[in-house]
Formats: sequence, structure tokens, C-alpha cells
Amino acid sequence: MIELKNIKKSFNGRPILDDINLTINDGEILAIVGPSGAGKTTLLRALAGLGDIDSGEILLDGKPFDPRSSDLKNNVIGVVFQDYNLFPNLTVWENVTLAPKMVLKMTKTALENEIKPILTHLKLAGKEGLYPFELSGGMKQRVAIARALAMKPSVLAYDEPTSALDPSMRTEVSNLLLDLKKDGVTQIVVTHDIELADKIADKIFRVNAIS
Ligand SMILES: Nc1ncnc2c1ncn2[C@@H]1O[C@H](COP(=O)(O)OP(=O)(O)OP(=O)(O)O)[C@@H](O)[C@H]1O
Repeated sequence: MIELKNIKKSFNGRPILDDINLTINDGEILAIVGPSGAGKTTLLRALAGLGDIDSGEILLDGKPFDPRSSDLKNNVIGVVFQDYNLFPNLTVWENVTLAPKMVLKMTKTALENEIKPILTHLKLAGKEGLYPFELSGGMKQRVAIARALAMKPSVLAYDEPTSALDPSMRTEVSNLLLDLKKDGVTQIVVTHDIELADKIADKIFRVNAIS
């Protein structure tokens, strides 16, 4: 369980997040919605340790947790970015196994045993040798999800998972997230897509623009 308590963040004296209080239970899908510029990505970045907060507290299973100080090994929150950030010069297999190999020091056998099932689950079996430029948008997204899952995060977070895809892929994305939920993966979805949020989320958190 992750709890956010009284989170505040300003940029150049302008408040963006003002007293955010939020609980994400294990196995839940939380959607974070709100108008453009309201601070959704700022909140996600703070949770993932990519940006700091001015005040407030983040608790992981009841204990204070600083995402910025957690090393990658703990990898509490894995983030799937809007543009996926795949390494263009690495194959699917290399993209997904790089961090487990370098950071978790997983052996070749462990990689085979642990990463192959993730790729199969994400319908990427047989695609291991392809490069990102050879993949469709939906496949790139699944590689990015596989890469995040390979680090065994407690929570998987997505920034606008439908925005870079053809609208017809929406159902595929929602089915994928619901599938991962069935496996017990806790997920946070930042989205403009209210229909997606309504369809998949256990809880919807609205970030309001502060005037
Ligand atoms: N590093 C930064 N320095 C200064 N201002 C910033 C910085 N990062 C974000 N902001 C500002 O904070 C506000 C919130 O940005 P954020 O990207 O979190 O909004 P958002 O709700 O995710 O928007 P969108 O839906 O358009 O992605 C915006 O006004 C943005 O310009």
C-alpha cells in the first residue's frame, strides 16, 4: 500500500500540487485524471523518485518512503513513459534484460527463467530479436511494460498509456492493464482519457488545476 499525505509542490512559487492525500491499495488500479497542466505528471514523477516534493509524506506499507533515495534495486515504482524510452540500438530482449542484468545481477539462466514468461505474457514471444523501429506502437508499449515488470516493481505506473496509440488500440490497452491486475500488479494510470479511467480504475483521483 502506498499513501500520500499532504503532498505539496510548487514551481517558481506557483503551487501545482496542493495538499494531495491519496491511498493506493495493493492490486488496485488507480487512475489520475485532470486537466492539462494540473500536475498529473508532476505527481507521477514525485512518486517514481524522478522529481522532488516540497512537503508531505509518502508511506510504503505504513513506513516513510523516499522514492528519491531508493536505489534501483528496490525499484518500488516502475514507470512506462508516454514515448516508451526504449533504447533504439538494442533488441527487445536486450531492452528488457539490460537492467535486470546490470542492476539485479541476474544470471543468464535466471533471465531465461524469469523474463521469457513476462515476454510470453505480453505477447512478445518470438519478437526478442527485433529492434524498436521494427515494432508497432502497441508492441513498443508492451516492451516498455515488460521492461518495467522485469525489475519486479511493487507498482507499475503509466503516463498517458493511450495517447501515443491509435484510438482503436484503446481496448487492447485496457485489456492489458486489466490482465495485469488479475496477476495482482498494482497500477497507476495518468490519463486524459476519462472513458479508459472509468473502464479500468478501482479508484479515480482528480488533480485540479490551481488558479
Ligand atoms: N520542471 C518544471 N519547472 C517549471 N514548471 C514545471 C516543471 N514541470 C512542470 N511544470 C509546470 O507544472 C504544471 C503541471 O505540469 P504537469 O506536466 O505535471 O501537468 P499535467 O497535468 O501532467 O499536464 P498534461 O496533461 O498536459 O501532461 C505545468 O504548468 C507545467 O508547466
